[in-house]
Amino acid sequence: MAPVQTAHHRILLKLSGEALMGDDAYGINHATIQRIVGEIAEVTRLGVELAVVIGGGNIFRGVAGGSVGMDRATADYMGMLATVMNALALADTMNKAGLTARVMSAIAIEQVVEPYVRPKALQYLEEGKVVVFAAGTGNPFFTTDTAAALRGAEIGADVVLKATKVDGVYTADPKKDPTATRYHRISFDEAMARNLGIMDATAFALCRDQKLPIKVFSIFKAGALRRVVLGEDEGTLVHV
Ligand SMILES: Nc1ncnc2c1ncn2[C@@H]1O[C@H](COP(=O)(O)OP(=O)(O)OP(=O)(O)O)[C@@H](O)[C@H]1O
Ligand SMILES: O=c1ccn([C@@H]2O[C@H](COP(=O)(O)O)[C@@H](O)[C@H]2O)c(=O)[nH]1
Repeated sequence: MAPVQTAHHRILLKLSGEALMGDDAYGINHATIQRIVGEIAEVTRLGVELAVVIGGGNIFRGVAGGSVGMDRATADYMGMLATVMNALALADTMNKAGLTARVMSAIAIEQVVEPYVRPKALQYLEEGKVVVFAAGTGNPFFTTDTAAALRGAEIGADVVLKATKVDGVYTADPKKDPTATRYHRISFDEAMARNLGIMDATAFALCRDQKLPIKVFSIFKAGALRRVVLGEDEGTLVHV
């Protein structure tokens, strides 16, 4: 059988932390993470090289700590550690599903995960392993969306795929404004000028400057990740 033609060769997948909760109020839902890993396994079988940045919103966000009087940087470090827990759970589920996953952390916790070293990450990708980047950028006051843009640029990904709870970029937050409409495609400049809250401006600016397109799509829609990888009409493209 002829190999399937994919639209991308090397992908940086930004996976929503909150999506891991499934219908639970907090943490990691077992069935949900298994389903997401099943979708990831399907696209790796297409031959694409895949790295993942996982969020931490299902466990802790720095802004939440800051809003109740915590030192913001301390709260952000807690948020980054939350992403390490998600990364470990994700890699464990991947390994059990027959993939070979490696977690690399931007914060040194060597008894738990190996540190992020760019050449090593590139080697893993070339070997067909899935690399899960944990602890965001390693710096407070950033987000895992910015980490996705940063790692995507570093590994030479040809696209950042933001797998989130909504099926694209809307004129306003669709969870708050039922009249919001979805863009099929939108430029970085317009998304930033309109202050669209789907991603932070730092992530948008980094991707724009590196000419790294972003595709936003729903991780809850079965088969959407595969459709995006195959270049089919799905979600919203954010382009230069
Ligand atoms: N213009 C917009 N278009 C689409 N979604 C928007 C927009 N503005 C705000 N949002 C909201 O942004 C959310 C996604 O952003 P966010 O990065 O906070 O969550 P996430 O992808 O689940 O990441 P994590 O949980 O890992 O922090 C969507 O669930 C949506 O409600
Ligand atoms: O580079 C980074 C990435 C993340 N954080 C903190 O972690 C949490 C969880 O990440 P999300 O992107 O919200 O899923 C975030 O709220 C920050 O507190 C960080 O400080 N630096």
